[in-house]
Amino acid sequence: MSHAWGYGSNDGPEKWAESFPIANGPRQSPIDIVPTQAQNDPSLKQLKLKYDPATAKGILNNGHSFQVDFTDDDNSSTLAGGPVTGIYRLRQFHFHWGSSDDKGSEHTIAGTKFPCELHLVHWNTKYPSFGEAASKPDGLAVVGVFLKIGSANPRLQKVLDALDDIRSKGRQTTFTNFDPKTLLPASLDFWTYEGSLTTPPLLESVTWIVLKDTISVSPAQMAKFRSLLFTSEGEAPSCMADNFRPPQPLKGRKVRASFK
Ligand SMILES: CCOC(=O)CCc1ccc(S(N)(=O)=O)cc1
Ligand SMILES: [Zn+2]
Repeated sequence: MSHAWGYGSNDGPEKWAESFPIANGPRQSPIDIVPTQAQNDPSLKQLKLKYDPATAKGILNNGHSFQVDFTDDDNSSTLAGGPVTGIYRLRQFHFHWGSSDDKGSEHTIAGTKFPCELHLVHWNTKYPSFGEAASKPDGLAVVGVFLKIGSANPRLQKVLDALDDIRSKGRQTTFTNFDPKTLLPASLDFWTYEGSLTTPPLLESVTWIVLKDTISVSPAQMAKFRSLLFTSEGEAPSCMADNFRPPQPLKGRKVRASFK
């Protein structure tokens, strides 16, 4: 049975627990990160990100966001170090954003919301597939990057230019020769905590790695995100925006910092 979900008043985050009771679980995401309450952990290793541009495959409007998919049948694009043990393969990246610049991120920093948040999704190669890994407590690692309003970010432009071809739900097109490392800030300082997927099925399988530093995005570039549609061709159009889940209860979890 398909559990249709979205971000509206009838199918949004406040309703998800009806079909996905784990929505009220002990390690749900996102959270509000309070820097003064995060503890520096000197045992955290440096984040090691190795991405091969040739693994970029396509870009898809999935009706909730858009994602850039990567071939993940070998260790060409991986995450290691940081808070994780072993090697995690890059699967996809996507974004969450607001209908106005005062909201849009999923994680918040001491209550501060950003207009957009990038998620780079990786799965633990100790498991045979993404689907298998997604059901394990150490199965996924997602790097979160906040976008802050400022000058136009030229590194976003190739992604944003592709959106014209995937305006409606279900549209996809090829997207090749792209290095997601170009989307990252100079510093890889991070906060980390044990959490979940922020959309259904809300599986509690994610080690979150949220970068402290932001990347820039211009108001015009934000308008491009908002040019997408939640809806398929032929349906009454609904602008894709406010596709973020609000922060969830910490329930005793510790947030660690890789920096002082
Ligand atoms: C097992 C099937 O599960 C999926 O397809 C999950 C896809 C999915 C990947 C990442 C995220 S996020 N926003 O937490 O980075 C949410 C959902
Ligand atoms: Zn996400």
